[in-house]
Order: sequence, then C-alpha cells, then structure tokens
Amino acid sequence: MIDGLEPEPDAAAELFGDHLEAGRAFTTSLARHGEELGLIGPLELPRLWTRHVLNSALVAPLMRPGRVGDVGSGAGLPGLVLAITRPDVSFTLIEPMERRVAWLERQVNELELANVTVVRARAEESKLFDSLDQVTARAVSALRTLIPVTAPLLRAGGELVLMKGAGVDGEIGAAEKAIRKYKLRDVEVLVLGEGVVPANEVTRVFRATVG
Ligand SMILES: C[S@@+](CC[C@H](N)C(=O)[O-])C[C@H]1O[C@@H](n2cnc3c(N)ncnc32)[C@H](O)[C@@H]1O
Repeated sequence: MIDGLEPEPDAAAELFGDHLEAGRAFTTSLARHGEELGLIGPLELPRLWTRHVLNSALVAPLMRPGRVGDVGSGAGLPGLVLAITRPDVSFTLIEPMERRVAWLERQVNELELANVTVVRARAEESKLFDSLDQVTARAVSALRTLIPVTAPLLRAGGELVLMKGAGVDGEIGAAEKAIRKYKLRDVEVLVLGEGVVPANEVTRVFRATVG
C-alpha cells in the first residue's frame, strides 16, 4: 500500500459512501504521480487522505444540485473529490496551469466522471461570469483577494463556499470592503468534520450569498 492512503477508514466510508472505490482510485493516482507532476509536495504523501482528500469531501453535503465552479482546482481539491461524491451536481474546474489541467482531464477520463468540465483559465478570464450556482475554492488566496475573483462567477442568489483555515475570522475582517462591494449576505463560518476527522484536520468554510 502507498503511504498516506486511508489511515481513517471510518471517516472515508462515511464521507465517500458508495463512491469509496473511486475516491481510493483518485487518491492512489495522486499518491503515485502527484509529486512528479508538481501537484503535491513530498511531505503531503503521509497525510493525503486526511489533510487533502477527506478534507475536501467534508464540503460535499453543502453542494446543491446545479452548476458548481471550483476555482484553482490544482490536483482536483476539492473539485474532483466533490464530483466523485456528488454525481448529481455539475462541476466546472477552473485552473490556468497547463500541467494541472492535463492531470484533471486525465482523472476525469480515468474515473469516467460525466459531471465534470475542465476550463483552462484564470477565473477572471474564464467567461463564466454570472453563470454558476455555487463556487468553491481551497488554498487559492486570502478572502480579500479571493472574493473579487470568485463572486463575479455567481448568478444573483448564488453561493460562495470557500474552504479556509483557522485564520478565517481575521480574513473576514480584512475582506470587509470586498464583502460590501460584492453585496455578500448571510455571511457565516461553518466548522466541518468535528467527530469525523482528527481534531487538527477539522476545516472551516466561509459561506455567503451574492446579491
Ligand atoms: C495552492 S494551489 C491549491 C490547489 C487546490 N485547490 C488544493 O487545495 O490543493 C492554488 C491553485 O490555484 C490556481 N489559481 C491561482 N489563481 C487563480 C485564479 N485567479 N483563477 C483560477 N485558478 C487560480 C493555481 O494555478 C493553483 O493550481
């Protein structure tokens, strides 16, 4: 077995349900090829499941049937993991880097994911403005700069679901101007994964509605 695969079998079963085999296949590919393709650092291998894959899957229950954009998908986090766990939702993975786009497309083919489109672009140049029901992002940038990049992609009433670390409250304070400019309402921070993943892997989500 490759290091880093499934040290948390109960959490994996709970979060992936019927889609656990696909989750394992994706994680195995990422463990095998992620470092050489520059998708993950060598230190990430032992914590691929908990810190990256399970962490991404925690957001799946927040997804609504409709069209979701994942800005800066990189290795497919959270976009591919969400597409695996939520076949009822259409995902558009937005990523500018050619090698990462090639990886995402290869995974879509290998995992036979019919609910994913990959767009090679920066979000600001993606021509997806006003079109999406929800937008996710993980490890892309602080809210102050992330909100101006993600909020314009949403239709009126659409929702930001931005994965954040423990510093999210400070990021919200620094993003006040952007929160006002993009007319974000119902702003809240959700804490996900308590009792499911190890305490140090609990994640936070900045959630807000546009307009
Ligand atoms: C640190 S990586 C995180 C990747 C992945 N979301 C994760 O959690 O592992 C940030 C990614 O965001 C992409 N990115 C940065 N700015 C972007 C933008 N304006 N629009 C779309 N993608 C962007 C980068 O190319 C990179 O793949």
